[in-house]
Amino acid sequence: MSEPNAIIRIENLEKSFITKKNTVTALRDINLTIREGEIFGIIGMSGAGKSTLVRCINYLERPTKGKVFFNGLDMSKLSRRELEKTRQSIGMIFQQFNLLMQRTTIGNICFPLEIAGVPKEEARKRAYELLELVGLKEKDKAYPSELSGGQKQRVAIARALANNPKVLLCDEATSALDPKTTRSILALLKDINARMGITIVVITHEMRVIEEICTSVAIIDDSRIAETGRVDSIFTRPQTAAARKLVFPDGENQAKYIGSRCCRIVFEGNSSFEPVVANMILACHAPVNIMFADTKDIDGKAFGQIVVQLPEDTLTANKMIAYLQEQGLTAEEVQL
Ligand SMILES: Nc1ncnc2c1ncn2[C@@H]1O[C@H](COP(=O)(O)OP(=O)(O)OP(=O)(O)O)[C@@H](O)[C@H]1O
Repeated sequence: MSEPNAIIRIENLEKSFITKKNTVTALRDINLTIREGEIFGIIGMSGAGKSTLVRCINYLERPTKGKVFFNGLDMSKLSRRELEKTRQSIGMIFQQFNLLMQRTTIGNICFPLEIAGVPKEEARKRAYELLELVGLKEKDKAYPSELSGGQKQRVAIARALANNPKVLLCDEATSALDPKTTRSILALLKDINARMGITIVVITHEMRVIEEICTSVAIIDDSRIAETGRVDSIFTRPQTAAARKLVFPDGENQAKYIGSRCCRIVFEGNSSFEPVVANMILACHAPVNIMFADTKDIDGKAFGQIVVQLPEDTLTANKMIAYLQEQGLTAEEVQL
């Protein structure tokens, strides 16, 4: 099967800001490909450059160097009018929702349609369809001040979808929401992606958001892309310090086990944790200590890792590693 087309391609992008005091380089040598229909995550700590990257994707910021291609079009070559048209294909939602407080729910969703010149009745009809899609039909006449955070974000999603965008950019869209509301908004985004085929770009500082809905992820660290790939492989085999910090946020707690001969076992959705460890103990006739365990659900599959302290006896320890590898698991000796 051929790979889907690249809807967003970023080549050698750099963005610097000239301030009164100095020049701040917010992004350096960024190369990224986001494919049509995927849910792509961009994760990084505060100040890493995420928001600047999003603003470069829709050309609210012009890159200092490098290029952004949207659906094959070089954004730097577009006239102002063409750029405005292209931006209609890129919806956006924000942490603070950015709704118009003087307009009702329906008024907010109609707003981008009015700007695009859609006749009033047609705009209202489309707005009601979108309101139904986000599950808020009964709140059509409510003002933003009468809505909860989750409801406001649903209205913002409906508004962002009004002009049938190809891509939806979500900049920390769940950061102001509690965990339960976050899950429901992420489920809605996943549903929109599946039903409408819209490419979704999720910008966040939270790994759990990435795990919950993204297929691919780029880790941005100190203005650069540290690592990029499928979420499951980055989660199971992080290559860089930046990725490890996000995947093992409690890394420092493991330090006390330094010096033990330990083995890291990775679960990749094809085996479950308990029978594997129990069977290994039975097969090798020796107990192990579980030093660290972390299992997660990524895209409906169980993923996780455990770190066990192996027996002192070298032969038994080697036998255990061999046993795990025979089961098709990634099992490697680690220094904690
Ligand atoms: N307009 C600007 N002028 C000067 N510096 C800027 C400007 N916008 C961003 N920066 C700087 O660029 C760097 C990256 O900022 P950016 O907002 O993109 O990070 P972020 O990862 O989105 O952070 P956060 O999660 O805290 O919002 C920071 O050092 C920031 O101070």
